[in-house]
Amino acid sequence: MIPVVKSLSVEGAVSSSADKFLTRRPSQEEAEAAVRTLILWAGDNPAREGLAETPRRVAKAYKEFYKGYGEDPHHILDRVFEEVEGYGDMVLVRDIPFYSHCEHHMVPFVGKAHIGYYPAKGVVGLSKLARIVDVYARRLQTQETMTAQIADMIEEALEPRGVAVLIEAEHMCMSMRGVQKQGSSTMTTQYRGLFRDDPAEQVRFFTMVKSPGL
Ligand SMILES: Nc1nc2c(ncn2[C@@H]2O[C@H](COP(=O)(O)OP(=O)(O)OP(=O)(O)O)[C@@H](O)[C@H]2O)c(=O)[nH]1
Ligand SMILES: [Zn+2]
Repeated sequence: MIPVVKSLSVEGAVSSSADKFLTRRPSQEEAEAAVRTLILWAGDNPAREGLAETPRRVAKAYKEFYKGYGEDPHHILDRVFEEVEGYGDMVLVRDIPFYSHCEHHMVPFVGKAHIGYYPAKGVVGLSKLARIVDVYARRLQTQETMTAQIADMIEEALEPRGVAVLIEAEHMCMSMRGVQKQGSSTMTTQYRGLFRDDPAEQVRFFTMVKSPGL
């Protein structure tokens, strides 16, 4: 089980897990001042007309980029539908788009997540799987961590017979800077339960993910 990410809520309350590194959430003014410092660092004048409002906009954008710290994935998955006429085959939601930021450079990585599970005690609303992806995507982490966190959360909340998560993404830190390899993609997988135990189930999952769409 991946440890819970240290977090602070978007609303301003500092969560208990954040206590170790933060006693007070920075104010809006402090966040804007930090953006002004970075503009100076980049080599521009934060006082010029075009940049004057930028620190406010950046702080606002950060609330959106990192709103996952203020969301509880347990709450999203707390509603299970049990009346499914005994449906027990794989449920697969594929091609869930996401935008995230790598924890190393705070630069976007963008891609798609695919989630499959074999229900045991019931199913969840399909949109909730996409919401789970967003909770973790809108935090700072690696793609591997995000993949494992999604699988862990679904396993914990639904206790399914198996969970499979596949994420494919392009990392801007590899394309727009650094090694500058545009178009390379990274695939990460996590298999739990019968997906982990039976390679044929992994093949079935992958075949369904990559089969022609609608
Ligand atoms: N495993 C993993 N690595 C990542 C992820 N996102 C970014 N990275 C890598 O994190 C590494 C950080 O390496 P460092 O050598 O500390 O940083 P750097 O000097 O900026 O590295 P370069 O990107 O090679 O210029 C780089 O190799 C990135 O490609 C991710 O989600 N998972
Ligand atoms: Zn990066």
